[in-house]
Amino acid sequence: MNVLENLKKIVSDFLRGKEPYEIAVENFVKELQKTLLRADVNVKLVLELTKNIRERALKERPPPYISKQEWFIKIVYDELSSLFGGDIKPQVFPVKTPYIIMLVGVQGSGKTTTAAKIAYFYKRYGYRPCLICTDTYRPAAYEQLYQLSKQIDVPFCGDPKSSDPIDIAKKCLSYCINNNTNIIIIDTAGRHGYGEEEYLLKEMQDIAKAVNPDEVMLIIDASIGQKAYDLALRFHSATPIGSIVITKLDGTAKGGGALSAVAATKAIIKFIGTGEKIPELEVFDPRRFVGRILGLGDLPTLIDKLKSIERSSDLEKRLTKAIATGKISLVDLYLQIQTMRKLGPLSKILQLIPGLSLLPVDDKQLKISEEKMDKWLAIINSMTYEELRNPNIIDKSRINRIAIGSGTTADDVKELLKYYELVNTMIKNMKRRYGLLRKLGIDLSKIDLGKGE
Ligand SMILES: Nc1nc2c(ncn2[C@@H]2O[C@H](COP(=O)(O)OP(=O)(O)OP(=O)(O)O)[C@@H](O)[C@H]2O)c(=O)[nH]1
Repeated sequence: MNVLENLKKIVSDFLRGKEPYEIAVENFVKELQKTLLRADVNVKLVLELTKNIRERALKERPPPYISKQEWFIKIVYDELSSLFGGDIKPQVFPVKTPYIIMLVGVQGSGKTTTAAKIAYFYKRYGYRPCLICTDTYRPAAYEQLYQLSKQIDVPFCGDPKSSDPIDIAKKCLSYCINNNTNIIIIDTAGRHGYGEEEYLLKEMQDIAKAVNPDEVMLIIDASIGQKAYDLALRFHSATPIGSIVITKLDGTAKGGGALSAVAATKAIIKFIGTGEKIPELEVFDPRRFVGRILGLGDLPTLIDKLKSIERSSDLEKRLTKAIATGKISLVDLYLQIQTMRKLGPLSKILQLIPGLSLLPVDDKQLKISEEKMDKWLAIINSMTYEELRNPNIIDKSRINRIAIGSGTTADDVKELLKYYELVNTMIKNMKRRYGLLRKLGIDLSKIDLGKGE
């Protein structure tokens, strides 16, 4: 992570730079390569990433209101996010309770600390965690987890006199369930009496058989860098690993290597450890992580624009579908108003859709003030799902309820509904004109209509 922090400077230098675009891109890519290699990211992954970035940078044209430089940063943001796992978001909250999590990993990876961190994390969300120590090889492990459990005030179970981890696991599991806890976290040994990893993996399998965990979590120390790839695969082939926690990202230059290596195995990184203290555990979200290392949080205008691009591409799909079918929903209208607030008039947004720039749009008729847009967004937010699907049912009493719910007046609600009718008529006309365009050789079926609602 420390090395990756360097990216913030590269981004801000790029955005302030005066060189021609192509040269600036080339310099950026070189610096990015150096930084990633120093963070121990695999060479092949780095080359693939920079190839994609270069290609997209030369091919893609930014949407209106976005400079070429800003669009380039968006490309880097996308590509780096997919290097670290893309849009995969871990399922953090258990689908059932009691939920049994078994932590595995090699010696010193941070398992015991992470067990307490996870217990504390779930406790903060109202769950009742319980900690179990099954490590019979490291004498201090029992005391360490016991002390941590006292610190966070969570029930704890273990047996320092026993040398049978399977027996401890079974007994303690009953103890936790009898104590009405609902997230049971089992810490296992990191080393084995016989010293070899295969014994450790065997013990892990035996405990798993005895307790039937809902999730096996592999704990990996970030400082092993790209070696994390092989480690994750080895553990996975012994027992299917449900998720991974990467610890000590705060203390190593190789964090980028460990994260990208694990992401390359397609395993899910659920948490990252960012310090020795109990609260220093975060849910891992690749996009948020990349946003932070690129310093996007320090560039609020850019992040705002990037968000509106994402929103507008969703809107593009919805509008294309609306024009094809001649119908627009209130949800589409909501997105349209939100996007207009950021990107400007509807005609500009329609220009983004292939073929549609040929259709005339009367912006004057559709112009609404920002104040009105805010009111209308609040009104749509106050509607029920049924009303959004079928606005025809919105009668007088519903209008009054929506007005109260959104802090507006009945007249405001009526005005929005009128506007909605106007847009619907416009979309119907567009459908007709679009039919004409098709006759002129522009084929609507070639346009991706998206999934819609
Ligand atoms: N800086 C930092 N240190 C951490 C983090 N997680 C754990 N540690 C430290 O790493 C060291 C080892 O952690 P343990 O929790 O004892 O490791 P373990 O995997 O249980 O060790 P074994 O029982 O031998 O397998 C301790 O000094 C922890 O404080 C982290 O996210 N950041």
